[in-house]
Amino acid sequence: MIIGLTGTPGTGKTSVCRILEAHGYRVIHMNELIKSEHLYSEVDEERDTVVADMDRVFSRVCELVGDDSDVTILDSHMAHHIADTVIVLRTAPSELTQRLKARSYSKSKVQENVEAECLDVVLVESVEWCQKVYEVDTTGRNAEDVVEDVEKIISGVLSGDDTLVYEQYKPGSFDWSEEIF
Ligand SMILES: Nc1ncnc2c1ncn2[C@@H]1O[C@H](COP(=O)(O)OP(=O)(O)O)[C@@H](O)[C@H]1O
Repeated sequence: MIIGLTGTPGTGKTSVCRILEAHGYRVIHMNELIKSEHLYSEVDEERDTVVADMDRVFSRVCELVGDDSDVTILDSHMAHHIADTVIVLRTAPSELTQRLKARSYSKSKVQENVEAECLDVVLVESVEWCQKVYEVDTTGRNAEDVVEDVEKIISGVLSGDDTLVYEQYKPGSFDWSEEIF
C-alpha cells in the first residue's frame, strides 16, 4: 500500500523519509523520480521547477510498487495527487521561513511557499482528493520525533482500526491565515 508524505516544501518530508528508510521502509522520492525519468511536460525556468506529467508519474509509481502489500512511502509535495492515504507535515510560518531561507531560496520562492502553508493549500487539496488524511506538526521539533508520529499513524492504518490515531492526527488543527506577510 502507498502512504503519501506530503506538505509544503521545507516541512521536512525528505528528512523524515531518510529516517524511515533507515528504519527499513521503502520510500519513493517522487520529485527525484520525476526528474531522473523525465516524467514532466515542461520546464518552468522562471520558478526553477518542472511541470510534472501526473498521469505518467501515477503509472510509474504503480509500476514500481506493483502488488507489494508492504507500505511504500511516497515523498513529495505532490504525493497527495497520487496516494489515497496521506500524512501532511505542517510547519509554523516563522519556522518555515527560516528553513527555506537556509536553503537559499529566493525571497519570492520563500514567500510563495510560506503563503501556501498559511493558507493550508496542501492540506485542503489532500482533504479534497484523498480518502484519509492525517496532519503532523513539525514546528519546534526534530525529525526523529516527527518520525515517531508518522510510524504511529502507519501502524494505525495497517491495524485496520485507525480511530485513535485519527483522533490524535486529524486535519484542521492549525490556523495561520493571519500570518501572511
Ligand atoms: N521536525 C523536523 N522534521 C523534519 N525536518 C526538520 C525538522 N526540523 C527542522 N528540519 C529541517 O528542515 C529542513 C527540511 O528540509 P526537507 O526535509 O528537505 O523538507 P522537504 O522535503 O519537505 O522540502 C531540513 O533542513 C531539516 O533538517
